[in-house]
Amino acid sequence: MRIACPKEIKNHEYRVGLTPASVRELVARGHELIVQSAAGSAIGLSDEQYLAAGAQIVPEAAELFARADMIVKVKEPQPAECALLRPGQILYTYLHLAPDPEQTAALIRSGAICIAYETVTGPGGGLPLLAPMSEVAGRMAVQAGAAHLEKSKGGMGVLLGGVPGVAAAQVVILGAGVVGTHALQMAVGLGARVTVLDKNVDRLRQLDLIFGNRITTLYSSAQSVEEAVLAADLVIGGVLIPGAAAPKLVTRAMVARMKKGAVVVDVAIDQGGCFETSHPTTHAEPTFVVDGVVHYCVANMPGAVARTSTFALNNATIGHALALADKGWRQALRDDVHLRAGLNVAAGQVTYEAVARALGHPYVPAATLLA
Ligand SMILES: NC(=O)C1=CN([C@@H]2O[C@H](COP(=O)(O)OP(=O)(O)OC[C@H]3O[C@@H](n4cnc5c(N)ncnc54)[C@H](O)[C@@H]3O)[C@@H](O)[C@H]2O)C=CC1
Ligand SMILES: CC(=O)C(=O)O
Ligand SMILES: [Mg+2]
Repeated sequence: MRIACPKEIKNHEYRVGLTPASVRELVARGHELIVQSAAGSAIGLSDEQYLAAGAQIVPEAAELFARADMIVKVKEPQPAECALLRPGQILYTYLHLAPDPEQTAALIRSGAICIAYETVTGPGGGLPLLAPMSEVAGRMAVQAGAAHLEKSKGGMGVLLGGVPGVAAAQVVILGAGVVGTHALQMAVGLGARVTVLDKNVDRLRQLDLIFGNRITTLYSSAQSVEEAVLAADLVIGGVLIPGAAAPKLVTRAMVARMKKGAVVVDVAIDQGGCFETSHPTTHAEPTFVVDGVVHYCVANMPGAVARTSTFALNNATIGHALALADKGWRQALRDDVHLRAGLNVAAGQVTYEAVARALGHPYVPAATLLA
C-alpha cells in the first residue's frame, strides 16, 4: 500500500503522524511511504531521517494526497485537506466530528474511509489511541491553569500550592478519566487542594485508594458541580462520552457566579467543551474572558509539546496502521472489533452512532459496509 504522511497545518501544530521509526516498520512490511518535506523538522525529525527510514520526500501536500492509498495524520483534516481526499482513500487521524458539522459534511462528500483515533477501543476497555494525548493534555492543563492564574495572564494572582501560612488554590477536575487522573497527579504534586467529580463511582474509588485524604472525590450531579465550581480557583474540564458532544456541565449562569480571576481549562473542547461559555482557541491566542473568568480552550494542547506527544501517539497508532496497510481497511476492520469502532465516516455514510445522532445524519453500522 502507498501510505502518506503530510505536514500538519493546524495553528501551532508541530506533531507528525508518522515518526521515522514508524516509517521504517511500514517499509519493512513492503509498503511505499511518502512524507511531506519538513513534516517533522520542527521537532527534530529531519527529511534525512525519513529518507534513511525508506520514505520518499515530496514537497507538496496536493501530490501526496493524490498518490496515497492511506493518509496518516494527527489533527482533523482542515478544509484545504478535506478537499484533497478522494473516494476509497483511508484517512487515519483524530477527527472529533460530533461538534464539527462542516468537517463531517466534507468527509461525507469526499467518499473517503475515515478512521478516528479517538473512538478506537481497546481490549482492556478505554480509548488507547486517545489515552496518550489525554495524558499529555491532563498534565498540561495544570501547567496552563497555574500560568493563567498569574495576574499578568488575567488570573486572580494565586499560587497553586500556596506557601506556609497561606492556603493553596482550590482545583476542581470534572471527569476522572485519563485527563482527570493526570491533571490530578500534577495538581496534587504542586500542593493544590483538589476535588474531582465523576459519574463513575468505581473511578472515584480507585483515585480515593491512591490519593487518600489528599483529594476529595464527589459524585457528579448538577448540584455538586455547581458547588465545586463556585468554590474553585481553577476548573479543569475532562469529561467524555465517547464520540459524542461533551455534556455542558457548567452553565453560563454558573460561570457568571464564579470567582473573578478564576481560570477554566476546558480540555474537552475538542468534543465541543463542557462549559457553556467555551469555544475553541489556538496556541497563538489560547484564552478569552467571560464574566471575569479566564477560559483556556485550546483544542490541540499536545501540539505544544509536540516531540513528546508525537512519540507517545505513534506508540499507540502504529499497530493499527500496520494492520490497515497489510490487510486493507475492510479486512483489518473485519478482524478487529476495536479498530472497527474507529470508523466514523466511510464511502459517504456516517458509521459512528453518536456522531450521526449529534449531527442528524443517518447512521449506517460499520459492519454493514464490511459484509
Ligand atoms: N484539548 C486537547 O488538546 C485534548 C482534548 N482531549 C479530550 O479530553 C476529553 C477527556 O478525555 P479522556 O480523559 O481521555 O476521556 P476518558 O474517557 O478517559 O474520561 C472521561 C471521564 O468523563 C466522565 N464523565 C462522563 N460524563 C460525566 C459527567 N456528566 N460528569 C462527570 N464525569 C463524567 C467519564 O465517566 C470518564 O471517567 C476528551 O474529550 C478528549 O478528546 C484529550 C486530549 C487532548
Ligand atoms: C486528542 C486531540 O485532539 C489532540 O491530541 O489534539
Ligand atoms: Mg475540529
